[in-house]
Amino acid sequence: KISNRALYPPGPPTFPIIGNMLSVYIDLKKHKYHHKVWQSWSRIYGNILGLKFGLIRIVVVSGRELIREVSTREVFDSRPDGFLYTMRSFGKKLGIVFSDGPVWNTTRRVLLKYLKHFGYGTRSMEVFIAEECRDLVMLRISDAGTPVFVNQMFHIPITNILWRIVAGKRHIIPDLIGFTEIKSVHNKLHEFILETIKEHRDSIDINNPRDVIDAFLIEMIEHKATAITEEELQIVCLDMLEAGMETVTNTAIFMLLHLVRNEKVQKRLQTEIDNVVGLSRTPSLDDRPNMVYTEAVLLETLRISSVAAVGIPHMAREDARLGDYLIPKGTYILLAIHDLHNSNDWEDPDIFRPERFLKEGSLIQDDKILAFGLGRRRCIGEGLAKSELFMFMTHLLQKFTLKVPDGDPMPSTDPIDGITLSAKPFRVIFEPRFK
Ligand code: HEM
Repeated sequence: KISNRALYPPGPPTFPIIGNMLSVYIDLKKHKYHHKVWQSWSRIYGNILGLKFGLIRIVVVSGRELIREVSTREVFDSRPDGFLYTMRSFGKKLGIVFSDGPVWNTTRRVLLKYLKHFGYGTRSMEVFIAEECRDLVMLRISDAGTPVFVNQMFHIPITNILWRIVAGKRHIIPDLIGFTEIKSVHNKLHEFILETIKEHRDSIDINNPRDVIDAFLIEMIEHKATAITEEELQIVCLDMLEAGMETVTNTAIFMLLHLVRNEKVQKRLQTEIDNVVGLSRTPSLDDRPNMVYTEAVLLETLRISSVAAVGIPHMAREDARLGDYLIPKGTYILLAIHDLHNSNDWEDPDIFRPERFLKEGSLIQDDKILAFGLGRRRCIGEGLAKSELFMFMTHLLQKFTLKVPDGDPMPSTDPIDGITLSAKPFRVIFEPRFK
């Protein structure tokens, strides 16, 4: 039972109806990014920051212990049910990312089971990624030595990999990539997914699931009672594409950005590739344990450019107590992940320094990095994301040195604000290392 005396957490003064909207508007001009506004307010009002926007309550929690607590308590594992979150799923809570309760339990279980047995760590996953790496390298060979805008370069490979895992095929309609927030595109994507599910139904072998769609169809056939519907499966497919696309693309672009800005880091990464892999073959996932510097570059990128700056909103499913405060049922909860990774608890937080994750030549598996969240809602794509990032970077850096074109400014580490943070457009020259 929650004591009647516990109060909603403190935050900036609110106005009737609009709540904190005006303050956000004003402070965004100063801080430029939403997550920085929350950060500045948390410094004033505390690690449990209470905000109101019309009827919606939003609490922002900061610091490792509180983020851990919210992520692991069942009462906080729901997702918001506002219109913005459900309009992409027929006005209902479906799929995995924005569903909760029994629906979410089932979709998450089926997905994790499939990915564990048939996805991560299997050869086929590595083969998918390696094929995309080969094409990426070929493309860069074709324009080697000339400046290219890189911000879109991972969209197609990443979508291809995801669609292979979900639907067994490589090519999704290219026009649809990267524009899923537009309604007409969304409708087309829905139709396309529905069509793909139909094809799977017609050719399924229940003893040999080929992909995520098969895994769900088999679950539907074997456990009629679990109430997975076709609509549900449609949204699971959409979720996989949307959750696995921008996050990895944006992180990969930031990684290029940090490498091009930090010549010494790039050199050290190339030296590691040369020593461990050499030139006679391409890098593989088996090399990962021997390439601690590459892993450290990856961790440092996830730290300094945390693209999911406040995670995906959680929601309190009942009134609950957090610290000294009352979190009313239905409150949205944001996790200050970017802030955690860039606070003054880190030495020189603004400096890109992979060495901070190394000690006497070994990797410090720093559990201070919570880029994928933790607990009940933890990202299911972490293994895939890290494999992709490792493979993209090692394949490219084995063959090329990245340079800023003469006359172009050094690319800025300041992100573009959005659902996920992304890098501003910049150009790179891929200079072949060996003629
Ligand atoms: C660098 C890449 C990625 C980052 C930084 C990232 C980060 C996150 C974060 C912070 C969450 C929310 C955790 C929470 O609610 O507490 C999440 C959830 C999720 N991610 Fe990722 N993610 C990445 C890549 C991927 C990929 C490649 C996939 C697809 C295979 C994926 C699929 C999902 C799904 C389905 C969820 C929802 C899980 C649930 O609500 O139960 N993510 N991710």
